[in-house]
Amino acid sequence: MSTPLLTVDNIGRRFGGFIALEGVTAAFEANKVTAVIGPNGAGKSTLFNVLSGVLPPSTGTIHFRGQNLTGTPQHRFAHLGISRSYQITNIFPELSAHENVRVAAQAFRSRYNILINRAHLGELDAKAEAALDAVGLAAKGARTAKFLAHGEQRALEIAVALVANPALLLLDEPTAGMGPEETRDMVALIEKLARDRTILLVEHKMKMILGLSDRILVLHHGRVIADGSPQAIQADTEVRRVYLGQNDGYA
Ligand SMILES: Nc1ncnc2c1ncn2[C@@H]1O[C@H](COP(=O)(O)OP(=O)(O)OP(=O)(O)O)[C@@H](O)[C@H]1O
Repeated sequence: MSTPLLTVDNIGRRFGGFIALEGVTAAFEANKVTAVIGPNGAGKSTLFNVLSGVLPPSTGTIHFRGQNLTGTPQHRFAHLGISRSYQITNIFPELSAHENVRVAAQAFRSRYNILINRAHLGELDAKAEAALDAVGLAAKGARTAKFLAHGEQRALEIAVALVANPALLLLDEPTAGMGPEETRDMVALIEKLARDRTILLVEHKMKMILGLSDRILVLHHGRVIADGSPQAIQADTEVRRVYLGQNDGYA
């Protein structure tokens, strides 16, 4: 196995006396798609929050490209190469698609560049256009975000995450609320993005996960109960008992 892009070692997270994550240890190789699955409340979003710097872990360490991220403030994560999308669409509805991505590009840049000159503005536009193009929205840049279809809004959210050119992209339920056609488009987009970046996604649609993922990590009550190939996870009796048997999308 090559050097992992990301390693998490004994990650735990408490909320008061409640243990949401415990003893999570895993290494993630570059340019692979890993799905994180598990029943409601298993700790999937908490893991994503920890991996994206939204929440500090209560225990354990995270290394990204060999660097220990312990104590790193959230805004540094994007600069280090880790970006995420959220479960709930997280865009400015009154701005155009282009403006949404441009604002993100500006925010990414301006923390370290207070003075933005005309050349930089052109660069921001170019970055926004490239990100829209990467998610198939090049022709929809002028459209007000709230008038985009649901699937297009989710793709726009990914474009926002892409302006930082992340090596690691965390996608929290990217197909939530989508029908079969939009789901197919999103799968095609994730496959395309995965060619040159590492993707972790939380998803509930099992057929999609089994087709898309190189690896599946299963959480239950905050612990990893299985971690392996889609075939191994499908055959795992414990996973079937706690999750797959009750998941409609699996049938
Ligand atoms: N900020 C918080 N304060 C207290 N408890 C929390 C907090 N965030 C999450 N929890 C609890 O931690 C547990 C794990 O929640 P989490 O959202 O990570 O689960 P999940 O696997 O993403 O669930 P779902 O599939 O429903 O989104 C849940 O019991 C939840 O109530």
